[in-house]
Amino acid sequence: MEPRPRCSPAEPGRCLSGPRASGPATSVSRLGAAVAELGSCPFAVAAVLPAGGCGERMGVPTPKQFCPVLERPLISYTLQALERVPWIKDIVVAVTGENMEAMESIIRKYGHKRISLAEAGVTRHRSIFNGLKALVEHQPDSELTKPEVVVIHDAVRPFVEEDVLLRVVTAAKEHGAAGAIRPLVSTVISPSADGCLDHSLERDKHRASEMPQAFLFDVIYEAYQQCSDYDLEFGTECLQLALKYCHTKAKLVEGSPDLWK
Ligand SMILES: Nc1ccn([C@@H]2O[C@H](COP(=O)(O)OP(=O)(O)OP(=O)(O)O)[C@@H](O)[C@H]2O)c(=O)n1
Ligand SMILES: O=P(O)(O)OC[C@@H](O)[C@@H](O)[C@@H](O)CO
Repeated sequence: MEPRPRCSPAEPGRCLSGPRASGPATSVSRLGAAVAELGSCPFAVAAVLPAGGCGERMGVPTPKQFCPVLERPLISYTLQALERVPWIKDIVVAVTGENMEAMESIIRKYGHKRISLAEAGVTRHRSIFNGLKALVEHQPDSELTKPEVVVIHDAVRPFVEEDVLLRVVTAAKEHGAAGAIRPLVSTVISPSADGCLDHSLERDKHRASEMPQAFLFDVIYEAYQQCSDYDLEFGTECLQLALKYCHTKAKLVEGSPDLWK
């Protein structure tokens, strides 16, 4: 096996060896290039931001999405990042009933536009499903319309750039689903019932699934409508729902290092 080229300290940048998803991090399709050039998209795009978490693993009283960063709630940065993208027509944020007023106050205080609110669910999948429903179950005073492509992005991931949104949206238009991925930093292992190592996965053959993801709306809405209660309760991967319930294999696109949550 060819020795892997190593990046020496004198050569900044990342090793380009190893399997890569489609295209380098900066490449977009011709459609993507046209959208970037025009600042408009030939098909309707909306975004759903699940923001109904309680920060259980983080273990702080304030849910992550509302934690202040430089005296401004984290979610406001995420909204700003999406609002910078002119071809995302509507942004639906799923928040719990108890956080609805706080969210409305943030929208007013920071002048966020194109934002609609939906009720979060007890799990992330249920929150996303509620956000999708808001785009098709028109309330009397709602101006929301069903998009052709919908972006799903965690509200707690503020550093999302137009480039990666463009790549997942144009890939989803072509393939039905698309998601950002990143190389694994740690090796993934599978423990046995007795708490010992059962086996480990080959790190180079696996990737971390990140956000944003994008879907043809009909694909992901159908997937959620078919979704089992078990998947709604315990699932963590929207791409898997598209595969399992709509036989749609997501296109994987390289994400940038700052897509963390
Ligand atoms: N019932 C839930 C649970 C999570 N989320 C959202 O899904 C995203 C990713 O979830 P996660 O990082 O797990 O958030 P929390 O569960 O809130 O935090 P923690 O990881 O600390 O448990 C977050 O934007 C979170 O607000 C949601 O909309 N509805
Ligand atoms: O389990 P959590 O709700 O924190 O994370 C949900 C998603 O962000 C996570 O599953 C990604 O890997 C994308 O699918």
